[in-house]
Amino acid sequence: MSLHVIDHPLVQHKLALLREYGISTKSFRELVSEIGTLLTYEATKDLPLQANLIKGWQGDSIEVNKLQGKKITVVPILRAGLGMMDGVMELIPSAKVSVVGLQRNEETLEPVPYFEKLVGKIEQRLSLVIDPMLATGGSMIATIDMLKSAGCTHIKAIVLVAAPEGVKATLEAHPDIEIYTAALDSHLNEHGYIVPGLGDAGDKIFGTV
Ligand SMILES: O=P(O)(O)OC[C@H]1O[C@H](OP(=O)(O)OP(=O)(O)O)[C@H](O)[C@@H]1O
Ligand SMILES: O=c1cc[nH]c(=O)[nH]1
Ligand SMILES: [Mg+2]
Repeated sequence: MSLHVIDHPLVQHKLALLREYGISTKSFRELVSEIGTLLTYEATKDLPLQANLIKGWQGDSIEVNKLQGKKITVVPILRAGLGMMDGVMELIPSAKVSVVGLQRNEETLEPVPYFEKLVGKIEQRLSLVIDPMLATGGSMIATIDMLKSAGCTHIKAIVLVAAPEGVKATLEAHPDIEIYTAALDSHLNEHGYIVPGLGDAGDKIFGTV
């Protein structure tokens, strides 16, 4: 459906810190999680509410708005998506988790699937796919393919940094989804890395550089 670039000052400030040369594993992890929380706040803005009557502090019946109970599954793409998970779950702690494992072949840039464990009755849930990087879009498209094959019809992607090439490919393959990102960067380099980007997000989160 569309791309949402979240230009909230806190998001932009934290992203600026994340891009620093030589950032420590600890700081990188913390910032990825924090930005994950802020992007989740934006991505859940349109969750349906319903009016409820409750007993308020004076003992009177008052009308309040509560979430309608739309069920959510968070879908981290291994490995790097795990880095966002704590931050995302902070806002939606009762969400179920569906894990997808994909490793991009660094030569062909094709995603190679190695794990899939989705929650049951996924057709009743909103899927929030989380991954720090949307580069060629191959990993995101493959994940959405898996979710749709399992019956899911309502899918949003939350990424920290997106390349125009990946956004275009993802929205062409799946025009019904929404993408939330802290930044739409310039382009992909000859190795398929986002410029200016963050480098290899998985390696930075796990300290495997
Ligand atoms: O849009 P694409 O071109 O598919 O690239 C993006 C993917 O690449 C990275 O994962 P990677 O394959 O490096 O795995 P990792 O998380 O285990 O490091 C990143 O976390 C995305 O999943
Ligand atoms: O820039 C990129 C592209 C893919 N994966 C990453 O971790 N970084
Ligand atoms: Mg990686």
